[in-house]
Amino acid sequence: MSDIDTEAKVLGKTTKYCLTSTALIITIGNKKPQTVPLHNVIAASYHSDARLLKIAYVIRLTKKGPLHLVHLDGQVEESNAEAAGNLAKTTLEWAYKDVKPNRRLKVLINPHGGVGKGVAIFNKLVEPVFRAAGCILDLIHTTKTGDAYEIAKSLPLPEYDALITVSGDGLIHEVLNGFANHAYPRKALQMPVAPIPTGSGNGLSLNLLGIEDGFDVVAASLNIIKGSPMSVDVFCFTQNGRRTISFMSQAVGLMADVDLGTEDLRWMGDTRFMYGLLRGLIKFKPCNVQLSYKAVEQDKKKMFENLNLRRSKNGSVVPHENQDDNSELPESKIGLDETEGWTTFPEPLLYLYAGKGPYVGRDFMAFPVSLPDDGLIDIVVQSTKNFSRTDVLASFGGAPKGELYWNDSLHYVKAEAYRIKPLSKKGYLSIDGESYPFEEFQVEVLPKLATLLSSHGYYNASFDDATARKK
Ligand SMILES: Nc1ncnc2c1ncn2[C@@H]1O[C@H](COP(=O)(O)OP(=O)(O)OP(=O)(O)O)[C@@H](O)[C@H]1O
Repeated sequence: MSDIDTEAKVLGKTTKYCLTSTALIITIGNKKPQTVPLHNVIAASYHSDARLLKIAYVIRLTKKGPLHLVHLDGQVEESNAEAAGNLAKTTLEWAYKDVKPNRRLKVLINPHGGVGKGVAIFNKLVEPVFRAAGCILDLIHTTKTGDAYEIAKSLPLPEYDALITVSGDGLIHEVLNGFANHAYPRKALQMPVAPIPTGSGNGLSLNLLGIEDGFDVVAASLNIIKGSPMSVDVFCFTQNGRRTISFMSQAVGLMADVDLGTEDLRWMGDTRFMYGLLRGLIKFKPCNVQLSYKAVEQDKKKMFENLNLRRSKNGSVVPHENQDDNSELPESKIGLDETEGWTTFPEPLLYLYAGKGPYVGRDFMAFPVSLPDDGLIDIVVQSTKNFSRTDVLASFGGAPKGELYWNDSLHYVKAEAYRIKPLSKKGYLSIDGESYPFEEFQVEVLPKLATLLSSHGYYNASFDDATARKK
């Protein structure tokens, strides 16, 4: 591919455009050339009647700042008209090389997610990006808990390319459960889902976009426009004979108190989780439950090596697999009374955290070696044996980078399934951040059942050798 060039006047300044196979390089007047990766270009067109070259892209204005939408309209001289038309056409083609342009999006906005700014953020920062990219939007504001579930349950699947939530992880939980109860559940769960992070924790967004972009709503919009479908495992959570889909995490003990015990402090944003942790540590109460699991791997070094192996395999791209369209959801493979191959955890535990996707919040990479589709659930168990309040506080400094993983008192297990039996009446149980009865339950992995949009094809979290070398 050879480079394609043209020239136009932007606000009276001569502007040079050079299209390479990976980027559009734009030089306005005497300014430094700006390199816009083709992934960030969302629209390009040439309007011959007005001789206008229109380019839209998202770019950082400062090195670590958020992404911003830029519309660049250039007036083209007669002599450059053909080159400008050619540049616009080829830019658009290359910018959408692997994805369908003009996606049709069902967008669910929770006006009360996080600190309640979802609507304003969507109108100001997100909708203009979708419109610039020519997406076709069908917007709904949720009015109460359960709306998103009902909408997903009866979604006319052929009408949309993706379902978008403007909220936190709670809305995703509802959507996936709505899909699981759709007339065509497998097909519904193939509908790509992606979040615009306006909730408190925004764990899924952090996992898809990474720590730098996880709270950036324009980066999330770009992922929705350009991301590819990625199959992911989800979990079947069974309690009192009822099956629920969990996509991110289950927590009991300290970590559930941190999440659910701080609901009244939503105004704090995600600072409420740190506050909750400190409050929970003052009590430092073991959680009275019996935990058993069907383990597949418990060797931390091996799990870390597997993560690296996977990353090194051509960017760890996880292909999207089409499942049987009209079939039902898979049956549970693991009986509720099965005991063969199961282990009961022998020590008192401060908390159990189990799930998929490295981050559960900005301050906590709970499952650093999690893989989107290994068919396993990562279980973290913090024993209170030989572990004090001071140890928790000291170790939480490294929590955003997943450093807790290497603590000897932290048990890390990859399992096919696990079970919790409460031994007391009172306690919190958090499923994907939502409150569930503190009663006996079992969790089993349902491999590659759901579909997310990802620009990377893997979880974008760096759990690097630096933490391993400390060992
Ligand atoms: N209009 C509404 N009014 C009140 N609650 C709503 C409304 N729409 C949805 N909900 C409920 O709000 C709850 C919280 O939403 P969500 O989890 O998405 O945000 P969050 O809790 O702020 O974020 P996170 O889960 O990332 O911490 C969900 O249970 C959802 O069902």
